[in-house]
Amino acid sequence: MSNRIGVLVMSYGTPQSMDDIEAYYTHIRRGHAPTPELLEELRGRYEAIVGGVFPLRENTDRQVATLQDKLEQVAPGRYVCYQGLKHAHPLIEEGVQAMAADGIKQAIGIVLAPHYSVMSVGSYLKRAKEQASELGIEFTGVESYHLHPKLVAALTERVTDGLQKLADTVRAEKNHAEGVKTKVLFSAHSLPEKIREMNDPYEKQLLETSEAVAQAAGVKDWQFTWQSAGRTREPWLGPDILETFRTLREEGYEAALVAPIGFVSDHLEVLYDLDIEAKAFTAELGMSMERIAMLNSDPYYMEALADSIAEAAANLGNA
Ligand SMILES: CC1=C(CCC(=O)O)c2cc3nc(cc4[nH]c(cc5[nH]c(cc1n2)c(C)c5CCC(=O)O)c(CCC(=O)O)c4C)C(CCC(=O)O)=C3C
Ligand SMILES: [Fe+2]
Repeated sequence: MSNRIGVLVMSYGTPQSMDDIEAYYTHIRRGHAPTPELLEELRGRYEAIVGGVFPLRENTDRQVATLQDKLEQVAPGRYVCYQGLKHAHPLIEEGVQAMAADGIKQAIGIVLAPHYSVMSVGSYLKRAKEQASELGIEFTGVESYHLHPKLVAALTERVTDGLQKLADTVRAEKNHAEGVKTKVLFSAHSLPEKIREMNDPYEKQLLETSEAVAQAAGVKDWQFTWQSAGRTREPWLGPDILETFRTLREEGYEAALVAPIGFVSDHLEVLYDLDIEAKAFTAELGMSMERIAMLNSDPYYMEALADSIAEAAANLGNA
């Protein structure tokens, strides 16, 4: 029996190794193995970004450890963090089982993704809640923290730094920086269009974060766009970022700063889809492009998580 509160820190999960990619992809596809073409395509993208440990694994491990330290500072001995991944080990259910084995009776779930969608955060929380209830653990979840002032501050700092970096790149690539039409593009993972019929808050929350960060950074010329749509036949939310770059070029834009606010870590969608794929695409269009640094274990981000956890703790009964 433990009177500490368990904190289940949830993230998407990434393969353990190159040989594990097929099992990982099969899990994402709810048990349906990918075709050889799809598998090769995904393997190629990982090969381009992985130099040993898969970056998302390293980043998630460090985020969980840093959050534990932060919680220890603000409330010594009160919280103990566990990791739970959507598509890799330790799975969400395994994280909850680890809590039960340690005698944890009350738990809070939080996802390393600031915006709520029933298809993303909603499904993480549902799995955690079900396992907790089976094991007799009282559970409450943090649904979103997309307007937390410290999250907004951390992103604002990165947009400001990113614009500086972009200006340097523009100067190097075009020999001038004056009068170069520049757009700030906020982006997030696309989802199937059907979320619109579900009244899902995902789009609205993403726009709210974009608006808050643009305002705090003093950015007037910005827009939101989707990225990394799935390879399925159903329609996904658009426009896709590559299409957006093409439109911007037609409108006379020569430079763009990408701010992937729907993600918090360096991983495939950032290191491949933006840094390799989008970068090559913009180069071909003759546009300069940079992206903001990801939050990873940023101290402000860790504080935003710790605050959200402390707030959620108020929903738990007195143990
Ligand atoms: C909303 C959302 C987030 C952000 C919120 C959150 O973080 O939860 C996110 C993050 C991530 N998605 C990731 C990886 C993948 N997602 C895929 C496929 C899919 N993603 C979806 C949604 C999301 N995904 C959906 C609806 C699918 C279709 C299949 C399904 O209905 O589930 C596929 C299959 C191939 C492909 O389509 O590319 C892969 C490999 C990685 C890990 C990267 C790494 O390992 O470095 C991360 C952080
Ligand atoms: Fe995904």
